[in-house]
Amino acid sequence: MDRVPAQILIKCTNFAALKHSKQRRKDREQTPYINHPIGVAYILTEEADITDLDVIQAALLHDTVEDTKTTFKELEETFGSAVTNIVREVTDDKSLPKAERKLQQIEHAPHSSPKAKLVKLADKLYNLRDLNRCTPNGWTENRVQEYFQWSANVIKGLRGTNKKLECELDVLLKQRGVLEL
Ligand SMILES: Nc1nc2c(ncn2[C@@H]2O[C@H](COP(=O)(O)OP(=O)(O)O)[C@@H](OP(=O)(O)OP(=O)(O)O)[C@H]2O)c(=O)[nH]1
Ligand SMILES: [Mn+2]
Repeated sequence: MDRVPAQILIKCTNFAALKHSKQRRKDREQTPYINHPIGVAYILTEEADITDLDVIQAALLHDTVEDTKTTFKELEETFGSAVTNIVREVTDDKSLPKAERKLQQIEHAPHSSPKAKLVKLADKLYNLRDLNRCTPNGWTENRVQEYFQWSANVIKGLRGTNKKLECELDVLLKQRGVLEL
């Protein structure tokens, strides 16, 4: 039987909520982690006017493999290959050292599909806004500034995808005096 968008999206939201249920954000209030994937999807629908269901599903699921025990096989079986391939594109290889992972994001960004670029742009926008809202536990001001600088270098490779998201990111980068290298 054909499923309507409301069913498809609630299935993703519920899956992500269960997978992230024990995780919290790194802020002082220990915000539930699920606020982040839902917020990334919300940026796409409310700010970027995205209606593509694969993109919205991928946004809801985008940190499940990277940050929980979820496997790509599980995503494939539950949500199909179109959604899974977007999540695959935005998932860091956690077996690599952190510096290498961060460098790979900069290198991979320009070669990503337009759908993956949308999720990546919204992810960065959410995280940069979150850094302005509250400094994560244990982060120095210098680490925050470095995250902005690194993000700018990733965003450079994502441009030409969505005007609204890129303008919102530009405002934040400008406030921090960050330039794209
Ligand atoms: N700003 C902010 N970020 C938080 C918070 N709690 C958790 N995060 C997550 O931390 C990641 C950024 O922290 P890092 O130390 O640079 O990366 P790491 O978790 O991969 O080691 C982001 O992961 P990500 O979404 O996978 O994105 P990214 O790794 O591509 O940046 C972000 O979602 C918080 O309170 N504020
Ligand atoms: Mn994320």
